[in-house]
Amino acid sequence: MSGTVVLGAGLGGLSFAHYYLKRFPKETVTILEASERVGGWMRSIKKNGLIIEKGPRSIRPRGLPGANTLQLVQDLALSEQIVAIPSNHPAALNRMIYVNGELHRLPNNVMSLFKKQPPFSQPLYKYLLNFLTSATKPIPENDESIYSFVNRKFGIEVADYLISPLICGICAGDAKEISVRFLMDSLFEKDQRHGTMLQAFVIDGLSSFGKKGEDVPKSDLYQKAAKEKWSIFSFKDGIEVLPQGLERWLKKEQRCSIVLNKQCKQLELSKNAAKVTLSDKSEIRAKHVVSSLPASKIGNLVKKQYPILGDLLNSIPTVTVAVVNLEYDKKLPIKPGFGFLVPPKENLPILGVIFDSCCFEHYPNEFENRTLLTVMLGGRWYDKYFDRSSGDEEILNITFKHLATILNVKERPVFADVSVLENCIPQYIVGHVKQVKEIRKFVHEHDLPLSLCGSSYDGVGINDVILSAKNAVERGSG
Ligand SMILES: Cc1cc2nc3c(=O)[nH]c(=O)nc-3n(C[C@H](O)[C@H](O)[C@H](O)COP(=O)(O)OP(=O)(O)OC[C@H]3O[C@@H](n4cnc5c(N)ncnc54)[C@H](O)[C@@H]3O)c2cc1C
Ligand SMILES: C=Cc1c2[nH]c(c1C)Cc1[nH]c(c(CCC(=O)O)c1C)Cc1[nH]c(c(C)c1CCC(=O)O)Cc1[nH]c(c(C)c1C=C)C2
Repeated sequence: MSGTVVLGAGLGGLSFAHYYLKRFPKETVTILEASERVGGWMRSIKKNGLIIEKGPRSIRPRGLPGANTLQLVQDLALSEQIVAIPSNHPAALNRMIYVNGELHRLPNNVMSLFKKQPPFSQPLYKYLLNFLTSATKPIPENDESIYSFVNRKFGIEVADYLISPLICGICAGDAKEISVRFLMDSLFEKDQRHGTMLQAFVIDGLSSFGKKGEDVPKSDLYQKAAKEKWSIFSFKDGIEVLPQGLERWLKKEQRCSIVLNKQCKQLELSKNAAKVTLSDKSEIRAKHVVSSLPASKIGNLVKKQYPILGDLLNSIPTVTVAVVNLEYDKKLPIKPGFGFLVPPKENLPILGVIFDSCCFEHYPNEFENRTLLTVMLGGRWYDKYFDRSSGDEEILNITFKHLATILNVKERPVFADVSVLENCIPQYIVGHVKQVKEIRKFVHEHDLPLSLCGSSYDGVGINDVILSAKNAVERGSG
């Protein structure tokens, strides 16, 4: 019988194995990965010295999850590989939205709260006043959409032009469906507990709005990030350096085997043991199984044996994003910044565009006169704008058409690459927190030898996924 079997060698599965082997020095782990490589959605392609990111590209160093990632990066001896964007860099300061045919910079400092900045019809401090003084309304089921909360507390313009594009830029989702608890858990709690936010400030105190008392691991790298005021960071050879660093660590450890091209096709769970059946019909018996797969995939694997658990897991939806990487052989006349987002109200297939060559200026000198862009399309609206059969050509033509309108970029790139990332980002829709609680309760009550980690449950970002793996090791099961 094998020890612990981890399904999936994306960031979640690799991180779980890392923390597990550190915590239990005598245990062994087998990681089963369906594809031919580790890293899941984290994929960086080197092309003539340029780094093309097919999925994620930046990590936030802040808060407990950020500090935990920095500790991991340091433990994996990857600190020297970091490229960081400081908070005064244009890529940290300039995030834009495309509204009514124009790009608008989002407010980025206190002073900008007092100026009227289009597309907003009044200075932002007026929305803040509304937030502080508007009376609360009891919300059934203790959850509502983030759009409805922000509309209620700040007003419709903040919901349409700030929150809706932000939700696109984090989970490619519709703010009208995503739970308020995804990003504004503590604000929502306060809103429900007090008559107004102003009362909450007075009664709870200002400090309770921050993350007070967090036990943050203060690694040397964390201190450096704080001193140098990093806004976000990546690695010289791209974000994939992180899963590759974990793979290297695990291989050195010798108590872990990573088996590629092995898809888990069937899973049988009993009280103290599990049977994993693979694509080649071979079987592995394990004392514990850890799933880092998207919830619906593990849902389908357990459905036959535990239909209730299968249904609960299957109710966490995902969306598909088309990622288009473009390289131009000149410096395009675009405003320096991280990029722009398109609010869903604009009814465009584009979710947002990242100005890569502005963000990470670590490319070799000969590429100084080049521009790299990443365009993300579809998300929650993928089926509205594309067919499942839409080919690269169609996606590229749509991309070119909109880049010409929005950025006035009419020339064709010297390199273009399209990837459709099927079901790549989970959607924390209204009721998500309750759903995850029910899932964990079911696993505990049935004493199943199963742990869940990855982006489907406690946060979709890189930091969240690493922390979810660490917490899963601590929890034991569920
Ligand atoms: C386009 C995009 C942009 C993003 N940008 C950012 C960003 O800038 N910053 C940030 O913090 N986060 C970002 N993210 C989020 C981040 O990439 C993810 O949260 C993280 O990579 C998810 O890791 P995971 O291990 O949970 O899942 P995955 O990466 O999906 O890993 C799951 C693994 O399981 C394997 N698998 C599936 N089925 C089976 C099976 N039956 N048997 C065995 N193996 C199986 C898969 O092949 C895969 O390797 C982005 C995500 C996307 C899609
Ligand atoms: C347009 C689509 C997307 C862009 N990035 C993502 C999508 C779906 C995915 C994504 N981006 C971030 C995260 C991690 C969140 C976290 O918890 O750390 C994920 C999963 C980071 C991020 N990107 C933007 C914001 C505001 C954030 C949150 C954290 C931060 O402040 O850095 C903005 C943004 N994302 C995209 C664009 C074009 C854009 C803004 C111009 C692309």
